[in-house]
Amino acid sequence: MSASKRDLPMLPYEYGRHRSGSGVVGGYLLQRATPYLPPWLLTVGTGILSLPAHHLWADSAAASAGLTLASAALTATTWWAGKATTAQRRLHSTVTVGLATSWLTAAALAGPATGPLQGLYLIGGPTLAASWNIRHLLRTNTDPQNDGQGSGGLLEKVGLAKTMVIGSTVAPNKATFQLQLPPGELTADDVSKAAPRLASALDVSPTAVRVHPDPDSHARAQVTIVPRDLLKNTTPWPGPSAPGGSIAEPVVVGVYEDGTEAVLYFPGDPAKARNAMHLLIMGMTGSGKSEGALAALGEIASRRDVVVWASDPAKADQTLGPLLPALDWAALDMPSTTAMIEAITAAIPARTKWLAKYGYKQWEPACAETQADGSPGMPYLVCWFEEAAKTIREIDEDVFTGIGQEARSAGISLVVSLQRASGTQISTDTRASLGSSWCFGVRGEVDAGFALPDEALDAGAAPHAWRDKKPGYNYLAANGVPEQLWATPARSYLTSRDQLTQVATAFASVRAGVDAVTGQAARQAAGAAFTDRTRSPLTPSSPRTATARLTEESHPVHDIDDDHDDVEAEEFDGIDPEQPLAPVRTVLHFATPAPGRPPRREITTDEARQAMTDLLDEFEAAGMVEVGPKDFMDHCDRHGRTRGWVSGQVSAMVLTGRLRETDKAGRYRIIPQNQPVLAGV
Ligand SMILES: Nc1ncnc2c1ncn2[C@@H]1O[C@H](COP(=O)(O)OP(=O)(O)OP(=O)(O)O)[C@@H](O)[C@H]1O
Repeated sequence: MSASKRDLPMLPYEYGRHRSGSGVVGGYLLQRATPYLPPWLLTVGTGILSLPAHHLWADSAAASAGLTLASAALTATTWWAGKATTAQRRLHSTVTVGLATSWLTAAALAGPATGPLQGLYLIGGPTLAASWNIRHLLRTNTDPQNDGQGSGGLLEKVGLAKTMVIGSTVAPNKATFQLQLPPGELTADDVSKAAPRLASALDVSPTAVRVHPDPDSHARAQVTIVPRDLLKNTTPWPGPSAPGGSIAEPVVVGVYEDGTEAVLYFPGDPAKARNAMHLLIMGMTGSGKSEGALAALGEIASRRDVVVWASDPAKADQTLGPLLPALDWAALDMPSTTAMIEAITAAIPARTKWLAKYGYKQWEPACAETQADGSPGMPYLVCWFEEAAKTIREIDEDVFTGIGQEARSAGISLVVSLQRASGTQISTDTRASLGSSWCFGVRGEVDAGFALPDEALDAGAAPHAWRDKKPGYNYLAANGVPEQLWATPARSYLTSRDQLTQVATAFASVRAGVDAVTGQAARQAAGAAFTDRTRSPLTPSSPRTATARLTEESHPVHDIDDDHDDVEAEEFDGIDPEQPLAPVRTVLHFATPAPGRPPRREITTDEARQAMTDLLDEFEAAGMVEVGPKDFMDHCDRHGRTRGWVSGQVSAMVLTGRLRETDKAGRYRIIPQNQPVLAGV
């Protein structure tokens, strides 16, 4: 009888289809008793066989020797043949054969009823038969963990015979099993191949079964089963995870099925051996790519040290709309997308040179701060290409290849979003340079292979099971995401237009503007397409002036306001405004202002900017040729701002052509005002 039949006994009603009354009960009992009958039949058969054997060989010396030899040979053969089975079964079989053949030899020579032989038969025969019945009974209902035959049943049915479950943990909606495969017969790859059959046998979705090979042994694997889909309910975006924080902190884009956060890491981190991320976003139409992108961009827009250049030549502002005010450059048609790519290509060497000059191996949050020599910092740059298939089609199939290969070392992350990353849509070189993938539902298994690495697919990732029926479901196989999670389904947050508008507005004063190095390179490469790039007005309540087209003058570099620069923002970290204030211990008395001296007035941001412009004019009129943030700080009573703010304004002056960088760090040459803006380039 096959193992599957043994483990799935037929139920009485199945017999009842063709029989009735006592026939049903009799048939059922016979069916249940059949596996237990063979030992009893053999016992009876041995007893019956002893009668003719005694009749033939009672007085034969030759038969005596022959029977004894046959008995020993049969016993030895049983022991030898039992090598492949468990020690317990081998011993049980050998003892049974040894006792049965010994009794038969003695009964044949002396007669079955002679001396103790009759008693031995009547007691020993049933005992041995019953011992085999007990064994069978225990094996059928055994705990798979302890069954030397492997867990049989289910595992055998899905093609993993002789596999043993050597450990398990069971949580309310998650069961994890450690499998020991028969060495030399099965590998962890076989478990991956069996995953769909396991899902079918357990009657769960294909994405509910995941396989993780043991990195130390190819004969071991872990199988995780999550029967209930906990991502069914849409999770609204809970808002920025690190408001005013650095882009180096995780960008939270959704949740995994166990409620933990699904995160992306943009800059690299040498301490964790993590590279800067280039990301491929893939999913069929309606799978939730754009919403996922908005969740990520909403997070990025709330960080202080990152600039976003985004392109969507296909849908213009349909997707990016609410976030436009938070983007330094939004290329919403093909010509400006082309210019953006040229600008990025030019910015890579300029940024890399800047990083090398200040001793950075790669971008880190300190790069965005004012440098030791007073030079303004350089924020991280995220270049986001929505509907990238159109860009590739209309510019060049390798348009992203060079950027992908070189941008990482320049503090730039490239994000390319398309529906199908097949060879006809994106070159293999570009695909290879985008190391991370964020895969939403896809049309078929082949498409899944375009987006996800083999490790994720082998572990059970099946985005084709979702297609566009489960929007927002995704797999993240990205830098910094542990490989164990690559095949774990996540669901991206769903953002509302209001939330995104609020983020774009509320963090306007925190967000960095493009730095002078990147800006200058972009201006050289893209000219007016960059300097006159379309910006979107903020809502009237926003701190920025609402103008449809901002020029460099009115959109200062490092526009880290204004009234709350990032240094000040950091000072509030860890302070809970709900907590009552600590009791007053010391009272400081300030001198009363001198009579007749007017109280100091807070100046507005526009006034502070004007003060900077006036100062530069004065420096120029006084014959100064070079200036730096330090010169402006010496007159801080005029603008009343911190060094970080002043550095940002100096960068803005570089970008507008009023100042030009020199070989000396933190020193800038004054360009006479009547010279054309681009003269200094
Ligand atoms: N995380 C999510 N949770 C719930 N619903 C979602 C989620 N993401 C997307 N959706 C729903 O799916 C719809 C389609 O999503 P989206 O526009 O992002 O798809 P897409 O992959 O960008 O499609 P296309 O390629 O056609 O632009 C959305 O309008 C929204 O209703």
